Formats: sequence, structure tokens, C-alpha cells
Amino acid sequence: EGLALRDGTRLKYQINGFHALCMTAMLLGLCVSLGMPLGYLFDLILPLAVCAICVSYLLALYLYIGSFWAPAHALALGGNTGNPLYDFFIGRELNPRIGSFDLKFFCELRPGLIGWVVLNMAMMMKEVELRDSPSLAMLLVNGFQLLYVMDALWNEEAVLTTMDIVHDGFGFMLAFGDLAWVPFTYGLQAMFLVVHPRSLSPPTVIGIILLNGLGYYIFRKSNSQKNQFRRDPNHRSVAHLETIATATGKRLLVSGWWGFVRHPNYLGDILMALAWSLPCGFSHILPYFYVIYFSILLVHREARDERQCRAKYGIAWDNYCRRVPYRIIPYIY
Ligand SMILES: NC(=O)C1=CN([C@@H]2O[C@H](COP(=O)(O)OP(=O)(O)OC[C@H]3O[C@@H](n4cnc5c(N)ncnc54)[C@H](OP(=O)(O)O)[C@@H]3O)[C@@H](O)[C@H]2O)C=CC1
Ligand SMILES: CC(C)=CCC[C@@H](C)[C@H]1CC=C2C3=C(CC[C@@]21C)[C@@]1(C)CC[C@H](O)C(C)(C)[C@@H]1CC3
Repeated sequence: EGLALRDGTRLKYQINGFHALCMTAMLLGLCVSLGMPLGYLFDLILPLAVCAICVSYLLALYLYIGSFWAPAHALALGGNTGNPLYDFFIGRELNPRIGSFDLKFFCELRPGLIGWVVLNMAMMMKEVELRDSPSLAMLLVNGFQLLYVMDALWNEEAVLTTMDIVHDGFGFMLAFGDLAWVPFTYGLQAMFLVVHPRSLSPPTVIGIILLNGLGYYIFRKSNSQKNQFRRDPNHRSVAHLETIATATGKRLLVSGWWGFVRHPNYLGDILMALAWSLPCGFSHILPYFYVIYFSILLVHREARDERQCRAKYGIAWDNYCRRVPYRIIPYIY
């Protein structure tokens, strides 16, 4: 149904990210079967990353200049301070579009996530070139991260309710994050394994698969529960859950996943991030870059969301915090 703007208009979005991923996979398969050396992308990784950074600067410049032609109701609440550097970084316009093509929604899911999968496949092909077959560690990293990207694109509609789409402007931070940061840093584990091959014992493999499975289960179940509750609070899968009323008319879940900790989805995400690093062993910190960066990002994001929810729900949010005292990790944080 699209996303409601502050002035009451509704924006329509093409929900076909999963199709885009399948088309990309088919094209990649065709290229490889025609003998194209996909593994060559490994050697080109630095120039490619530099190009992606340049494109994100150009896009951010286009967005900043274009935002001065946007009507007042299309501007984000943050990102309009009058300080050009700050506004360029955070983004002035909420949902910049070219015709009906929504730039932020497209960039958030397509180039970064699909580019990440393509680079991971290229790292696997490079390993095949160097050592004749992909290692188990490489297969695990590729499989786990492919599952994560497939899940994001399959549930593409849910991204429309994230704070990046609903609250934040589209500026350099998101343009750089989507086009350069995600594809070139989220796949560091696969790049690392090309240079530092590693063999894994069967119990280690089983342990890592179980950890990723547990993380994915918590991540998916908690996100789906909240999305279902927000879509239809009377749906039979969520109607039995305990809730508290807020002055806005919306209710907050206080049992089920959202009664366990205040951000169960972050907990699942962090467990998965750890499972993506473990196949690389403990010889180097580089494969752990993502889980460290991501934990910092989520702690900061949690604090930002908490501020917004307290402003939105007031006393009801304080009651929720009393009922569910832990933010991400039960009894720890
Ligand atoms: N891989 C990556 O780089 C990143 C991944 N993520 C992932 O994206 C997913 C989405 O995260 P994010 O957008 O940060 O936010 P969330 O999906 O956690 O949504 C937060 C919102 O949920 C609603 N909410 C909070 N508590 C309750 C409750 N008890 N009952 C009902 N509604 C509640 C509030 O909105 P309202 O009440 O208005 O509905 C709140 O603002 C997560 O799984 C996260 O891990 C996020 C960032 C980066
Ligand atoms: C260092 C820097 C410039 C960071 C910018 C932050 C962005 C990289 C992230 C902000 C929110 C994101 C989300 C995803 C990817 C990373 C960014 C863009 C996401 C698309 C990953 C897949 C998930 O399933 C998701 C769809 C829930 C998620 C949404 C938020």
C-alpha cells in the first residue's frame, strides 16, 4: 500500500527486490558458465571500492542540490539545520524520487545487498581458481550471508517501516552506507578466507550452523511478530499477546519476543554476525570487524529508537521499560 507522508499523500513502491536478486543470480550463473572469470573481482576490489565511494559522493551531492527544489512537506525533520556540511551528511529530503522511482528505497536494499552477494560469489570463485574447490568455511560464510540477503529482499515491505525510510533524510551517510559500506565491508570474511584458507572440524561446523540458526530464528520470529502486530493486532498469531496502551492509540507488546528484551531482533542479528566471523578462526581481527562495528551500530540505534519512542509514547514507554528492563541481551544489557 506504500508509505503515508506527513501531508497525507501515499507513496507507492515496487516490491520486487527478490526478483531482482534471482535475475542477478541467473545472470551470474550464465556468465560463469560462459567462462567469465568472476574471481577476477577479487583483484579489482580496491578500484571497485574507490568507484563506489566516488559514486556515493556524486549521489549525495545530487541529493543535496535537488533537495532545494523539494516542497517543504518532503523534507526530513533532521538534516535541515542550515549547516550545509551537516545537512549534506544527514540528508535534507526524506524520500527523493525521479518520477515514480524512489532513490532511498532502491539504494537501501538493491545495490548494497545484491552487490554484497555478488562479491561473496566472486570470492568463492577466486578460491576455486586458487585451490580447485571452495572450502567449507567459504561455503558457510556465503550460505549464511545469502540467507540474510534473501530474507531482507523477501521481506522487502518491512523495510518501509524502518526509521531509515520513515524518519531519516537521504544524504551522504545513507548513500555511502548503501553503495560502498555494505558491499565492501559486510563481505570481509569471504575476502579474508581467499587469502587465509581455513579447515574446520565437523563439531565446529555444527556449532557454527546452530549459532547462525538460533540467531536467524530470533531475528525472523521477533521481526515478523512485531510486523504482524502492527499490521493487524487481532491476527490469531498475535491476538493472545499481552500489550500496554499508549496515548497515541497504538499498543506496545509486553509479552512474546518483545517481552523478552526490548530489541530481540538486534540480539538475533548480533548472534548471526558472530556466526559469520567464526568460520575464519581467531588468527586475525579483520573477520570480526563486522560483528564489532554492528554491535556499536545497534547499541547507538537502540538509544536513538528509545529516544524516539519515549517522545512518542511518554509514560507508556517508561512502563514498558519497567516491565522489560533489558535492551538487547537478557540480564546483561
Ligand atoms: N545489517 C545491518 O546493517 C542492519 C540491520 N538492522 C536490522 O534491521 C531490523 C529493523 O531494525 P530497526 O529499523 O532498527 O528497528 P525495529 O524493527 O527494532 O523497530 C523499532 C520500532 O518498533 C516499534 N516497537 C518497539 N518496541 C515495540 C513493542 N514492544 N511493541 C510494538 N512495537 C514496538 C517502535 O515503532 P512503532 O511503535 O512506531 O511501530 C520502534 O520505533 C533489525 O532486525 C535490525 O537488527 C538494522 C540496522 C542495520
Ligand atoms: C558507517 C555507515 C555509513 C553506516 C550507515 C548505516 C547503513 C549501512 C545501515 C543503516 C540501516 C541499514 C539497514 C540494512 C543495511 C545497512 C543499513 C543501510 C538492512 C537493509 C540490512 C538487511 C536487513 O534485513 C534489513 C532489511 C532489516 C536492514 C534495514 C536497515
